Amino acid sequence: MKWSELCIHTTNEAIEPISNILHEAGASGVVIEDAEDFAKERPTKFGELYELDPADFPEEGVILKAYLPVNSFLGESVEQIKQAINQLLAYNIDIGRNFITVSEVNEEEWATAWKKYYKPVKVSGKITITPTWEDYQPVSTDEIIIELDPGMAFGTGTHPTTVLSMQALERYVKNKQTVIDVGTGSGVLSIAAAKLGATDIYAYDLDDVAVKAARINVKLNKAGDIVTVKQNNLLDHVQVNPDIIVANILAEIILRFEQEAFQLLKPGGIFISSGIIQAKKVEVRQALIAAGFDIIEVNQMEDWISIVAQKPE
Ligand SMILES: C[S@@+](CC[C@H](N)C(=O)[O-])C[C@H]1O[C@@H](n2cnc3c(N)ncnc32)[C@H](O)[C@@H]1O
Repeated sequence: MKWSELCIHTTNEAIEPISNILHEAGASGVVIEDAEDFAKERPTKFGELYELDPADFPEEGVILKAYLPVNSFLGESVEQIKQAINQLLAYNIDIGRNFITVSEVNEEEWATAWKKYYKPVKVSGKITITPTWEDYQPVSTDEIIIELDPGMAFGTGTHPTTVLSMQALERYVKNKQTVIDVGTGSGVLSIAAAKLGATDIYAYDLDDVAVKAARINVKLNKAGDIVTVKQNNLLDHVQVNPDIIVANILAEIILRFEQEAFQLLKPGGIFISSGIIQAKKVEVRQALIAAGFDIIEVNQMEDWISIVAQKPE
């Protein structure tokens, strides 16, 4: 199928309103190439992409790319998009150069375009995540490599909430332990637990797309024998008593099962919770204490919090 690629050179402040206009016009996905993203200083490689290619970014401003099917309405759609963008001036939104080009592309080209931005990333002291299509060579002998194809599931491994979870797993997982991963997404945390020495791992997700992606990634990383992937709501009907439970899920959801996590964990067991926004930190911390946990770590990356709690011996 043929698609039309619309390239709009604009400004940072116009990203959101123009993205809305493009979505309303029927665009399937918007790619943002922001000159500031390339120039941004990165204090550490943890959780960040590296080796960004300057050729993918504009020298200044922002380029938005959107994809519309080529059909007889295309001309009208493009005209409507142009008019709607010009109307933003009435709201004092700086639309910058507002230089618009339209070209034809093949479906395969744009469906896989995002892949070029997904590079190997060192997310913790030992763990590097690499997409399946990159030929990555380890830099040191104790480096742990996780190969991922996230597909449509959450979990490229580079999100701050995942990185915080993975760094905590690296500190707490010991050989031969049992780990439960609640909200496994692409399976990345279960695979990390397996590569860190756990030998009995249960990966649960409510979403069947995630379950499929996790199964593929677990196999890809040769962890199929020790990781059981299952569609499940939180810890419902789980009867395993783990050494560690990891859950990178929103605070509101953590607050639904912290008591169950406490019941299931072995004495001395660790509950790693992540995906918590600042505003929810105190509430989650208090709920964990009320359930019986001792708080042993509170960590932060960008605006995200992760709490590590322990069930007393
Ligand atoms: C933020 S993602 C984390 C993915 C992965 N663990 C990571 O760290 O990158 C949260 C995942 O939790 C899953 N989820 C949401 N509600 C759930 C529930 N009630 N039971 C199980 N999984 C759930 C979502 O489908 C999603 O895959």
